Amino acid sequence: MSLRVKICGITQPEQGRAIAQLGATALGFICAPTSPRYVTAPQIATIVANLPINLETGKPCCDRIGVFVNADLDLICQTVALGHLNGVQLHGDETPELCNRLRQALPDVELIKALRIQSAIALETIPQYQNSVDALLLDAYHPTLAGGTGKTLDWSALQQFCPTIPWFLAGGLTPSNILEALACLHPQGIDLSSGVEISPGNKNMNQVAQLFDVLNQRAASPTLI
Ligand SMILES: O=C(O)c1ccccc1N[C@@H]1O[C@H](COP(=O)(O)O)[C@@H](O)[C@H]1O
Repeated sequence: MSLRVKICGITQPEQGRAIAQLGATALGFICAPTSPRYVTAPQIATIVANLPINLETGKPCCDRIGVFVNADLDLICQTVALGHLNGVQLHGDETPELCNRLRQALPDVELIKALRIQSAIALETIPQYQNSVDALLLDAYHPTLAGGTGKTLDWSALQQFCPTIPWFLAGGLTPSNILEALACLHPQGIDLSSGVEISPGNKNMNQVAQLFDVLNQRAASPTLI
């Protein structure tokens, strides 16, 4: 299966469309009001309505993932419906029980549980989530910010990481370090936000294009580092 590429923190319809056309398999929308990348459900709906359509499915050509931090289940469900999302990323301290309740409420929506890795102990919680979500996402820990920090994980310490469900690597990824990260680790997906930005929520389209150039070269020549 080819690598999933999620570009997160989309706030502008033209940028969302252009990033989808460059090859992103998913766009992420920050639904946490404290983030400088926060977008409301109507704003998400406007961005999604502007995405290219897959002619076979009649649906937007890439996944639309809402990123929530300790949000209420009803708010998540409302945002999914209003924003036409097909995925939810839980980036706070959501319990496996909350994930199970969301799974029941949103059976057709992809659930991704993000874990902010401060030490190896954080990885010990993973078995509790593996039956409740579709995928995991590993992000770097920051004492005051929930995400979008630009901090990288210690990739070498994760070399044995091999959960039973697919996972995304996040945290400080850029067009310059992505090949090194993918030489160390073998996630099913990658997630970039501040590493392809001019300022929070305003993507640097040159950096996004550079990212896809690097990834396309790697796909054509897998031994490239
Ligand atoms: O980007 C944000 O502002 C944000 C806020 C709250 C939770 C998650 C957030 N972003 C997520 O952070 C990671 C990595 O970001 P970066 O590449 O290090 O800038 C990514 O998964 C975003 O979805």
